Amino acid sequence: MTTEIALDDIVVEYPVPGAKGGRRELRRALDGITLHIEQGESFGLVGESGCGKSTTANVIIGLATPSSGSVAIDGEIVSTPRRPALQQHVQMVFQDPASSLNPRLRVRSVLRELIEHHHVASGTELKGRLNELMDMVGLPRRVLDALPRDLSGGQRQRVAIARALAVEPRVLIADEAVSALDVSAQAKVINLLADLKDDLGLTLIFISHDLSVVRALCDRAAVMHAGRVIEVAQTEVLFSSPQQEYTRRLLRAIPAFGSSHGVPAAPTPHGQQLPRVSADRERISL
Ligand SMILES: Nc1ncnc2c1ncn2[C@@H]1O[C@H](COP(=O)(O)OP(=O)(O)OP(=O)(O)O)[C@@H](O)[C@H]1O
Repeated sequence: MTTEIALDDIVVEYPVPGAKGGRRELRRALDGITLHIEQGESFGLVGESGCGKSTTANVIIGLATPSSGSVAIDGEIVSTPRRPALQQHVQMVFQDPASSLNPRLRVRSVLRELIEHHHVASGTELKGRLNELMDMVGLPRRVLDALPRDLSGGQRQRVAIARALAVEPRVLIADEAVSALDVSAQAKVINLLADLKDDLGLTLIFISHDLSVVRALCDRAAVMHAGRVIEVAQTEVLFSSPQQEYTRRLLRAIPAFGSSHGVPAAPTPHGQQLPRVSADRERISL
């Protein structure tokens, strides 16, 4: 296996707002994390709010600059700001498509601007690429002429995924990308991400506070706590025999887990089950 993303001993610090006496005080959002993510795997990042999941994603795409440690993408040590080819290499889908899409731009314009900016396609090729993107994310081609407000939450998130794919990335980071959706749209978008990962050979980094969703989608997962990675394992192993007390506590917080860990499928917050999306293309249906 080839390592796609290597984070080594990464520290990210932010100033503490309103520190006493006007002194510049720093708080560590990431406190020396090391993570190696392999090409083509789906990797989950889980942990409670504020543990550093989004900061980790921001380090990978170059939106946060570590004060120490190294970041390598596809074997190349990188710095911020990223050069365009590396920006293209790693793309991100955010939690709230309503705020990440410009309300005044039709889907066609959003995608066209990006494709042209990154010189992915032009002229007649461009039209074909736009249609292909709609097909890839399971949207009718007429959605190209829609404004974000014309679309449902699930459709908007598919547009956000199309936007990320428009520049032909190798790595897709989904940061709480299904958290804002209702449970049926969640399942559909999770299935879509699993299909796209397989069909395009993407590396998928899936960030969620919802362990059941990570279990459904990811081959391996890391548990984060207070800016540190405390456990990394195959997802099934993490669920069946967690090594750290903190991981056990997180698992116990999922109602169906109770005090045992060998549970076949964990419930969503809505009480429904998310079975695992496996390599043999088992489907989530709700
Ligand atoms: N731009 C920033 N400026 C100052 N502090 C920040 C900034 N971004 C994150 N933090 C702090 O860093 C810590 C980690 O935040 P981060 O958003 O990475 O956590 P998270 O696990 O993604 O949380 P959530 O699930 O709520 O999004 C938190 O204490 C947060 O307040």
